Amino acid sequence: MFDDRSSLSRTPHHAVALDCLEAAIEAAAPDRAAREAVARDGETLRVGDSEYDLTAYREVVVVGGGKASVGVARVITEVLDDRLTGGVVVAEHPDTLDTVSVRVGDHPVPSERTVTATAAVLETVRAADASTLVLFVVTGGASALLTAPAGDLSLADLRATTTGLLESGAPIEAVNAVRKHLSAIKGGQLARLAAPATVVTFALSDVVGNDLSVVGSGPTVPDETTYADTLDVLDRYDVAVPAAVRTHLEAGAAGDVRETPGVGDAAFDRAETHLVGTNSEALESAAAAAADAGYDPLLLTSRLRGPARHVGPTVLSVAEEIAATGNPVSPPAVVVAGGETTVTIDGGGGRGGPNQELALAVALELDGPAVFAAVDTDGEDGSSDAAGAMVDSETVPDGERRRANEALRGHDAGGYLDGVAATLYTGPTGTNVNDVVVVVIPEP
Ligand SMILES: O=C(O)[C@H](O)CO
Repeated sequence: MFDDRSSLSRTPHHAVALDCLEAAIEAAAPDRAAREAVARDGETLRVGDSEYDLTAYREVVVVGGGKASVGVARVITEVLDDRLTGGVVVAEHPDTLDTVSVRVGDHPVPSERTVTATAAVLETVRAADASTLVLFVVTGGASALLTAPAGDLSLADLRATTTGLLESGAPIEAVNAVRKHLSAIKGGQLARLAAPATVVTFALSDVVGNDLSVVGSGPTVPDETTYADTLDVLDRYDVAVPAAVRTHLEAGAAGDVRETPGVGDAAFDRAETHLVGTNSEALESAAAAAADAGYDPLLLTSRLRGPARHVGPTVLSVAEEIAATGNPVSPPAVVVAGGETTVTIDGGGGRGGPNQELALAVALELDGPAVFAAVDTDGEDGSSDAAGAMVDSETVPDGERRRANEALRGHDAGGYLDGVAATLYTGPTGTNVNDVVVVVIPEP
């Protein structure tokens, strides 16, 4: 899985770290997750605990978007091959599916082709009526890959706002509150457009805590955020936006633009959402891989969040406690954690992403035989093409501390870590359930 640009596994402990990460990413494969959630028995479609009578529908379409949308959609097309009448999903890379067209968009900042691809999704949804079953796939990255500017807003307005939000360090809930209110598809609006069709959503979550209204900005899920909230977000995180964006949000807050549909709105009368894959499942597989290798696993949390450079040393402190006291697990042990940390670009800005920043912050403090690795399960950490990094006590030798510190401060963790062969590369993995961190703690 890790290609030859990745740091080589130097000791059995490095090899265990890589095995755990690999197990996590494999468990999160969208087709694997979807296969567990979807089944067909004649004219009955089963998704999780729900059943849908296919004879009730004349048309069955698949629409959606996100980095892992094709993997989920593929399973649906296989299960419903004789019943599907069409559909469109928007992904980051070209691919093909039977009956459903795969359009390519851009992430994390939307582009012209993203808007064109999303228009095809909207066209399919607008054509739906009460006799249509709309199977909607949403996975991480959908907020960028499904882009339809609201009202008179332009793509340039959305691009500038997206960049400002992503660099502000605001949590994804706040980022998506704003994106929902600048969009004609997010925040439940796709369900509103599809009504009275039945809408069944398949969500693969890359959001800490799996709030379905946040995953891909919840196009088919009730939205409890408001225009007024979005103005608070811009103020709190000091995000500068184009004048047209502020005007639109202020008009919404004044009640002059229709609010996104919330809980109880008729848009959701015939909409159901199923969570088909999560970060926790990936972490459980990583922990199982550690146990198979003879290490005592500690699945710490699937809710890591906060600034990457602070979170890394906090996870390390748990590993230090284990090494020193055997509490709460005895070495050899592996700490497994997941979630999504943030980087606030406050000047500087080189190569890297949260996982590389987290790993470099750890490397600066790591003293002892532990091995620490962190990756984004989609294979693309932040805006870099590395998945993450694996570090140990030799990653930052004494003579290099100043250079490593400067790289961390200047958001060039990738630059430093690449130079010492500590970055990990997988290429795009086709899935996206957030970040996974492992710390291997050898026997004393
Ligand atoms: O697309 C998005 O909004 C993020 O990946 C969270 O799902």
